[in-house]
Amino acid sequence: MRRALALVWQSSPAMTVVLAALTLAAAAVPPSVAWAGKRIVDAVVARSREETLRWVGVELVLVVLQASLTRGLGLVRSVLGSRLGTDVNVAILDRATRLELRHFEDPEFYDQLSRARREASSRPVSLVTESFALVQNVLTLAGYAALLLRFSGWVVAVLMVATVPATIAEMRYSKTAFRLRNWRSPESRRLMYLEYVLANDEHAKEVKLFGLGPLFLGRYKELAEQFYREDSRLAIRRAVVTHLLSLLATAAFYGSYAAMALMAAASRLTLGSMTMYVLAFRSGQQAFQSILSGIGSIYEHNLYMSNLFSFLDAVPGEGVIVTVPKTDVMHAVNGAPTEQGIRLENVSFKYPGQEKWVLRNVDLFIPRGQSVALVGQNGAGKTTLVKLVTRLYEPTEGRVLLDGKDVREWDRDELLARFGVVFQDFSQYQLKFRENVGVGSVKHLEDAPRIARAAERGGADAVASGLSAGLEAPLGRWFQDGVELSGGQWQKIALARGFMREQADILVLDEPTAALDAEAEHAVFERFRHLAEGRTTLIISHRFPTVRMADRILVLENGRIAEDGTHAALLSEEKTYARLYKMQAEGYV
Ligand SMILES: Nc1ncnc2c1ncn2[C@@H]1O[C@H](COP(=O)(O)OP(=O)(O)OP(=O)(O)O)[C@@H](O)[C@H]1O
Repeated sequence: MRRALALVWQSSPAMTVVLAALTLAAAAVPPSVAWAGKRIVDAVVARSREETLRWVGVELVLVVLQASLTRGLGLVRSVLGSRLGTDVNVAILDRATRLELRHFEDPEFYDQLSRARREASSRPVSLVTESFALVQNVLTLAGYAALLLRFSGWVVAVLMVATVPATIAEMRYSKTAFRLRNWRSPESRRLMYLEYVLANDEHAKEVKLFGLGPLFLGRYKELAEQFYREDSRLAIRRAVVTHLLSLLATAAFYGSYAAMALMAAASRLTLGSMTMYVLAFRSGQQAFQSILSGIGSIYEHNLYMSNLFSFLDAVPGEGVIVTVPKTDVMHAVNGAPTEQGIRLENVSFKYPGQEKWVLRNVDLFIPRGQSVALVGQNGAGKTTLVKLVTRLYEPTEGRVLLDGKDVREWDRDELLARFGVVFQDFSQYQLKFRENVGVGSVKHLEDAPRIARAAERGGADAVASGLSAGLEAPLGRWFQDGVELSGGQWQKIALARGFMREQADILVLDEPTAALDAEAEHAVFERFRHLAEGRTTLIISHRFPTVRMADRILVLENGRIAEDGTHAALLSEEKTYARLYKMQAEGYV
């Protein structure tokens, strides 16, 4: 609760103060209206024209004031609400950008992220406005109680006690609803996924051609129906129980009403006082009910906020998580790094939560400037090796060094500046052509000559000149006037993106040419060869004309490096490489 208030305060101290001031003012008005009402009735009974008019005037002023305060409160709440909603969303997305890749692949963590995001914009705001409303109701109730105490302390006690059972029930149901939603967050994610597949351009082609609509829609309906059943069952139980319990409060009201009316009938109470007490009791009871249900919702909001806070706490605030043992750090500080290149030292790796070793005891040194091709069957671990070298993942055992220093000790930005990487599953951003290339080096997003150079190197310049808006063309179909490109054209853009990092001395291409036609592939490699001079290159490819150009070829098999040598050397060894090469060569003939 304190953290939620701190969030609000940080969002806008000024609006928080205004909200508090308006709340206090608004709390004092209703009991004053009740008091004015009493004075009117008493004046009418006393047949005093002047008094009556005066008190009607007072009540009018109070009512106008109340309306203005209520309007002002609503305004501040909604403006503060949007401010806070934005701030919290930004905080969550900011953390998301600092997450490690493994977080996105960990379902439990992903659930936490989805839960935090789902409630992010509404809960903190509701929490705070309800807290203020709570304070307002407490003050209003205190005003009514002060009026009622003049009648009887017992009435005040009855007013409060009769509302308690319904509220306790309400709170218990809030907790059940919260638990229900938390428990089923994996299923909620599945539901969101099905929605995404059915309503997204990315999958539209396959969904249509394979006729997947009814299948996925059926699964969606099944899950949604299950949610509906659970929700409605809970809603009905909640409504029935709280309604029955709230009848207690109604009974208490009419009991007190009868007592007051009887006293007025016996002339022990003026008509004005009776009106005031009845109004005070009824409104006080409403205020009390609001207080209790307010506590219920604040409690519920807090439960949801705990999701948000546990997500915010789980993600490192700044920089990266360094998990290097102390001794290694010492070694790095004392021993000056001498070697230049990438070294894998007895590296073994399995993905978090998985049993299977993807890489096992890999020892490898790639000296600076060498061009290396990685070959292996699908799933052999080639991309995984790249992920380890670029520190997207850390080895389960062993270590990866760049220029003699453990990659975990490198400053992340410095490390990443050394690499130009193009993955096979590169991203297609719904941005302008120019930006799609420029994001390869964000610093140079506005550097037109550099973008033009990169586009030319990746072969994307010809794609751009084929579009009427050229480099300014918006790509993708999400937004207006967007142009959709072919797979190969997108791949050229991805390559160009990799070439944006002109200062990078290690180029990694993970099947960068799979979607290119033969001529384009040849052109890319000619340029690549020229560019790669003096740089370390790591190419993953299933195409042997590409592979054979490398200085050194590594064959990955069963998580180990099975063969290591030049094209000629591996051919003469007559093992896997030679076999695969011949197979492809025959295919080409
Ligand atoms: N994020 C992941 N979580 C769990 N397992 C994964 C993950 N990514 C890959 N794997 C597994 O690790 C193994 C190696 O995958 P990797 O992508 O490194 O293979 P690859 O050699 O690049 O294959 P391809 O030639 O098909 O691209 C595979 O068996 C795959 O199932």
